[in-house]
Amino acid sequence: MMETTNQTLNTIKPSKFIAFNRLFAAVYTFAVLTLLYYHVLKLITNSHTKSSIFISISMLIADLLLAFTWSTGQAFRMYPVTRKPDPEKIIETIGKSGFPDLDVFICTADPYKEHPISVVNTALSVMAYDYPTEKLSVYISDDGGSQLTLFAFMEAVKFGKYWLPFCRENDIMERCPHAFFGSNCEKIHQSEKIKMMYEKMKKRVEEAVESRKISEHISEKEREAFGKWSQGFTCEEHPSVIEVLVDSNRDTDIRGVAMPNLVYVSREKTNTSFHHFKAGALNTLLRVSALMTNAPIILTIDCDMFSNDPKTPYSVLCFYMDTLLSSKLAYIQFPQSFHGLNKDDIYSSEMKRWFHINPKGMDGLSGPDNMGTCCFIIRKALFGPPFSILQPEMALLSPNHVVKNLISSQQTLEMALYVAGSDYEKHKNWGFEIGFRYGSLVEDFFTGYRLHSEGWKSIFCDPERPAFYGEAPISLHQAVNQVKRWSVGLLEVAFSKYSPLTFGMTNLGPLMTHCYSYYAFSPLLSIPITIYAFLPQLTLLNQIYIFPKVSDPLFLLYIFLFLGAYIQDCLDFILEKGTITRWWNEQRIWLIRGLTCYLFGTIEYLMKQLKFSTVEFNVTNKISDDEQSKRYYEGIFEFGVSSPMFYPLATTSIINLAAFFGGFLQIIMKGEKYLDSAFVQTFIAGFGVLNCIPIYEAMALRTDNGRMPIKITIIASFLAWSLYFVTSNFIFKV
Ligand SMILES: O=c1ccn([C@@H]2O[C@H](COP(=O)(O)OP(=O)(O)O[C@H]3O[C@H](CO)[C@@H](O)[C@H](O)[C@H]3O)[C@@H](O)[C@H]2O)c(=O)[nH]1
Ligand SMILES: [Mn+2]
Repeated sequence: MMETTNQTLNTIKPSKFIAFNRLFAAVYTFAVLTLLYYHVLKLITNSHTKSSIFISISMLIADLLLAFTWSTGQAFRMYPVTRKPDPEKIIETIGKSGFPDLDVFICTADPYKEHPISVVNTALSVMAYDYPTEKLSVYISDDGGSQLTLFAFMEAVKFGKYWLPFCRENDIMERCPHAFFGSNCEKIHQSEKIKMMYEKMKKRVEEAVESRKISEHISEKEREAFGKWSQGFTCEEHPSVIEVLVDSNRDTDIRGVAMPNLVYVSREKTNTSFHHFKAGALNTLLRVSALMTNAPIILTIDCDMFSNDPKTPYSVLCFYMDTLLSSKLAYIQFPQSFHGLNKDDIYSSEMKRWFHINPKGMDGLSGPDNMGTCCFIIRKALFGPPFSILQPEMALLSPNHVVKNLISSQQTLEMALYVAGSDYEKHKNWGFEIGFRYGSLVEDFFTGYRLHSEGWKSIFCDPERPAFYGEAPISLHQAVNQVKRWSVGLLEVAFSKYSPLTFGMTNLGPLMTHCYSYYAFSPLLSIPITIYAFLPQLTLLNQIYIFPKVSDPLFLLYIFLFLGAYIQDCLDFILEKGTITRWWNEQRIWLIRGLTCYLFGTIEYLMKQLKFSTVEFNVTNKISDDEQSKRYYEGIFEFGVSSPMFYPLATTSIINLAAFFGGFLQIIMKGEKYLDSAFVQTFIAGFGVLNCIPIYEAMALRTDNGRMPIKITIIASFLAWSLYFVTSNFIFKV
């Protein structure tokens, strides 16, 4: 395939599988249509009893939704590309003096779920970027409004004065202290000394968090800053706090080199105004940074990630400086990569399809969706469409404004406090036409989608050495809780006035509409997965056969559809450096999500629509105990807590087991004729059983704290039995 080069700063290479993908999609579409035709025919001609109508309609709905997901998912396969920047060239082309300013936004929201020492590590890793320090600024948004976080940063600055020159002089790759000291670092000059300093800082921060009190040994100036935490200051209600911890015009490291700016921002919170979670926090930073530095490029990074390559901004500039791309370029997205996953990645936290495979598919169209973190956004893209930039209410906040005041001047600080006020956005465009968009718990996805709809493009950059690393949830409960929040957020987009099916269709090309629909409606997969997890099994137990016989030619259609989708999925995974075991775990987690977070996310979304409840951004807990970590590294599933989400999972595992053995026994007893009619259902139940092995272990074989709570096992057994009883006596008998 031909490679095209733009100013040699970057290359783009289409995938070798494009022709194959398209051909396969055409064949598979034909097969899907045949299946749907068969369902409709069966419903019209063969469904005479109430129970057969119920079964036929359920299967039709299930297969329609699967077909929808499959067909929208094909858009990612139509033109996948891989881009490669040439970071060395950027220095030759513009030199470091030509580098634009770079602002970094780091969000944190809760010092007890997001340990301040980790947030500090994130910040230090980017402050140590190989970038002209006077052009680099780091802004911390603390939605937890916590003294502990501010204290941690004060400590970090002192350590940073040693850490930054140490990294620079030794050309360290791992500039996140925690990652560096955890690696093989002894050979480097002075690393022992620096390590001791780091440990000391860490200890001070950890002691503060543990005792929920900051150390007595602080300077007068520091004490003054903490004075803002007066009586009545809570994380839900407090005035804005903004502290310029490092001003690069003033502060230097131990070698006398300027340090990057570091600004702590905790926006005002009141009970009377809605703060829009992370999107609101980012918009506050957007305004505060506009007053202080107003860099044209912004890196958004969550506090659970850190930089793994100090030269990442060079790659970004290879796209930003490319004149063929720059006029419509809204953001450059790097994948979220995770360290510390267990060998087989049991919860498929890697999210290979969402974070690595699909973005390449979108990159060949208008560009990847926004993942909220590891993303370099071009500031002006947040201010209206590419060729008609919207001016915000104050010229000072415009992306074109040139900053003249010093960042720690009184005037700047007063203005910054004002724009960080909780009422500031009232009757203004923020979150609607300007900035990160409100209205969805997945503000990243929604913002990216809106930018694409306005005509902006984005780029996916997935270098060999991951640019960022992050932490992934290490218990099943955390993992599904996170995706539950995403599910609510996605449905908020799917059924809003910005639905991809309506708004998207008119503003994006058909393929991009497919991609966004694939994500936005993905929680609805809970419907087919739930149907397939219960209906074939319950009917089998009642000796009702709902699939074609093995001797029927339609059986081959089922085989083709099942194997076709599964093998293609597996191939995608392997080609993206996956292993078979990890792929198997990914398909299992896909099924688990269908019965847990997709299902509960959909219910939660409906509850919110019906005004029975409101939805919250539940920050993922990033702290786990040692025992839990140990089990995780041994590859053992962690249940432990009695989450309502585990009920469907436990119930279906029991039903599948019963159905599989029921079917199997009957095949043995009744022989070939039975095999002919019951094979598909017995196979599905067997497939379910295979996927449920960790659940059986957790219910029956384990005694550790991570096992399935006994209460859930008992209630699920009862539920399974009731389902069988009700279906056999009432539903399938009519
Ligand atoms: O009111 C809030 C809630 C969250 N956050 C921050 O948002 C980030 C993401 O929260 P986390 O609990 O880690 O959620 P994840 O599900 O891991 O995050 C993914 O999903 C989010 C949308 O749901 C995106 O914003 C993230 O970028 C993306 O990594 C963290 O830095 C939080 O501190 C805030 O600043 N304010
Ligand atoms: Mn996170």
